[in-house]
Amino acid sequence: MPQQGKHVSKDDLKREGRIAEHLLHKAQAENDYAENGSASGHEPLLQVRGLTKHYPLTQGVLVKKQIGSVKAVDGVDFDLGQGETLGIVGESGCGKSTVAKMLVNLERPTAGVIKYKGEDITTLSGRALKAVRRNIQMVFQDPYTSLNPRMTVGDIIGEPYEIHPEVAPKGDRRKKVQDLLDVVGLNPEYINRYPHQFSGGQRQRIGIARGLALRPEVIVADEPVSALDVSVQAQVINLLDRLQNEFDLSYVFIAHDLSIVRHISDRVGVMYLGRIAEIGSDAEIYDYPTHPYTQALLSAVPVPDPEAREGRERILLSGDVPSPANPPSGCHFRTRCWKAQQRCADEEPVLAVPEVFRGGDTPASHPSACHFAEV
Ligand SMILES: Nc1ncnc2c1ncn2[C@@H]1O[C@H](COP(=O)(O)OP(=O)(O)OP(=O)(O)O)[C@@H](O)[C@H]1O
Repeated sequence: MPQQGKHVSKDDLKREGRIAEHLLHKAQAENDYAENGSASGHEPLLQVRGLTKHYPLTQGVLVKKQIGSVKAVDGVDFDLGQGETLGIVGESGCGKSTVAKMLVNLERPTAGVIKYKGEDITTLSGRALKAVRRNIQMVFQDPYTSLNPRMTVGDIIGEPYEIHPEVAPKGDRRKKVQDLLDVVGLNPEYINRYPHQFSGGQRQRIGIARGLALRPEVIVADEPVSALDVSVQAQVINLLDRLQNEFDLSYVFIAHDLSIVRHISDRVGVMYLGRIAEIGSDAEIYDYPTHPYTQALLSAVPVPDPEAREGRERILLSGDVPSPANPPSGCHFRTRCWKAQQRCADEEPVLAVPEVFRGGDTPASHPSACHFAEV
């Protein structure tokens, strides 16, 4: 809280507003929970528990022998509510894309469950799987390589209708694709053009239109703006924001940078070496991070306000991210953590509200996988 007599900056006021809003939401969610048994009054759209993907590491050319495994994702838990945006953030190689691929069934998990409206979709096959896949679509990172250069924009956006003809009979498809072009802010007359005739931002709009073609409920966006110029990033994020309201979409939005997901996310999960280190509402994560890794990431985010910048301590992490083929025992982050003690090597911290913050009505009481969590 800003103290009396102390200069109160605009950032302080914004922060106070966010915290008040957060406490109000939390109280409402707790009420809903008491009345309905779930935080939003509804079952989450997606419930991910213990999600794991280990890729086998093999040796030998003719006879392949497994000599270990790459633990790309190593027990990830999160929920996604209706109409919500969950940002997932972490450094390159921490397993974000592998989580995304498992959500849309491009990869099969080694273990764990992904429940969509209460049903585990990791065990589905055939017609049931096809029906679920229609509702969870992906937008890819690189609009330069994810669009087939030999197909027209109309064919690219309309391609999902080949697999799900029930959504758009052949005679309706051209009109539907033109409507989609219009919805994402492109001229419907461009339907016969090829991807190379568009800029990066326009290509990502084409990718988004394709993701929308089957009218999904969930969109998994894997670094959708990382390959774009900074000036275009905000336009694409605004478009996703608008589409969310228009089509009642829920997003899993993956990024490597905390500042990108801030504007769009209701909640944020921070990943490190295959696991979620900390997860909470945006006010909880940005204003009250309790995991040392989140604190280090946030200390590197540029702050426009010179006053706020002055009192800020930059945390420099030493060393590189260890190999997911041989992660450290206990806490995966301990080899780069300034707080690490023997307990961190012996005991894997669970992702839960840390004991010190349990029962307290503070934004610090959100799940954090650290034995020594503190604000
Ligand atoms: N098919 C595969 N076989 C073996 N290892 C893989 C495979 N796919 C990914 N990995 C490894 O799994 C780890 C996680 O990869 P992933 O692409 O999910 O990370 P990421 O956080 O999305 O990184 P980036 O932002 O660079 O895409 C990496 O070490 C990667 O090399």
